[in-house]
Amino acid sequence: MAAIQVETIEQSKEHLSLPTTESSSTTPGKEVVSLSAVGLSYGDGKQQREILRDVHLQIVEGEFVCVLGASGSGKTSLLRMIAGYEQPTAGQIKLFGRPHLGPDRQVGVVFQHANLFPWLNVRGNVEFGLRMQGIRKVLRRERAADAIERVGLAHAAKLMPHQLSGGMKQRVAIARSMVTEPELMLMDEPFAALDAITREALQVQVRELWQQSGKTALFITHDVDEALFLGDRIIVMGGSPGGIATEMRSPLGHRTVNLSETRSANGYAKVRDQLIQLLKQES
Ligand SMILES: Nc1ncnc2c1ncn2[C@@H]1O[C@H](COP(=O)(O)OP(=O)(O)OP(=O)(O)O)[C@@H](O)[C@H]1O
Repeated sequence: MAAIQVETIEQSKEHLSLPTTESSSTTPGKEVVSLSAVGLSYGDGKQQREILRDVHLQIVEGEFVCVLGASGSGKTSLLRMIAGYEQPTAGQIKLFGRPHLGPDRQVGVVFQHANLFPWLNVRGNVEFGLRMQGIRKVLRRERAADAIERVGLAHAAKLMPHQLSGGMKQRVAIARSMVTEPELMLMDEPFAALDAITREALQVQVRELWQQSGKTALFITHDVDEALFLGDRIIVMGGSPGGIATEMRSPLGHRTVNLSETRSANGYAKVRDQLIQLLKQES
C-alpha cells in the first residue's frame, strides 16, 4: 500500500544521536494480542460497510504499540475488537493465546473522554473495578490509594468528577484502569482533548507507569510526536477498507526523558517527516 519506506530502528539509529541505554521492551516476550486475517463490517445487507480487511497484528508482552492513521481508517474499530466490544466479521483474534470472545478482566481501556461515574468521588471511581471483582474493602482502599498516588492525585481523592480539570479526569481514568492490574492497556486518544502542557506531563506519567509495570499497551493517537515518544513500535493504518499500511520500530525506543528531548534528537525531524508523508499518503 505505502510506497515510502520508513527506516527500521537499525537504519534510524544511524541518524539519531541517542542515549545508549537499551530498551528492555526490545526483548521478544509472550504473545499478548494476535490478529489473523481480521476483518470488520458494520451493518447488514445493502447497508453493510466493510471497515477493516485482512488485518494481521501480533503484540508481545511488554510492548508499547502506537497506532496512527487518518480519521476513519478504523483505529477505534480495531481497538474495540481487541477490547472485546466488537466481534470481527472475518479472521480470528487471540488474547493471551486464547480465542477472544468478549470483554476480558485482563484488559483495561481508557478513552478520550474519562466517562467517570458522576456520583462517585475520585477514590470511589478508582475503587469501582475492584469492588466489581469482589475485593474486600481494606485491600480495595489500599490499592486505590496507591493508584491515585501514582497518577499524582493523592490530594484530590475526595473530589467529585465535576470538581476536576480535564487532565485530572484523565488521570483518574488511567488510575481506574490501572488499579485492576490488567495485562493489556488499550488507550484511544486519551490525551486528545488536553492542553499541550498537561498532555506532555501525562505522556511522561503513562510511560513511567508502563515501564514500572512491564505490561503491554496499545495506544491510538493522531499525534506523530506522541507516537514517537511513547511507542516502541508504530503502526500506520490506512486504505479503504482500512488495514495496517505499514509499521516501524520507533528509533527512539523509550530512551528519551520527555517530548522536548525526543524532538531534539539528531535525525528526529527526518523520521517524523517520513511518518507524516506516510500518513498523508494513506489518508
Ligand atoms: N458502530 C458503527 N456503525 C457503523 N459504522 C461505524 C461504527 N463505528 C464506526 N463506524 C465507521 O467505521 C469507520 C471507521 O471508524 P473508526 O472510529 O474506527 O475510525 P478511526 O480511525 O478511529 O477514526 P478517528 O481517527 O476519526 O477517531 C468510519 O467510517 C465510521 O463511520
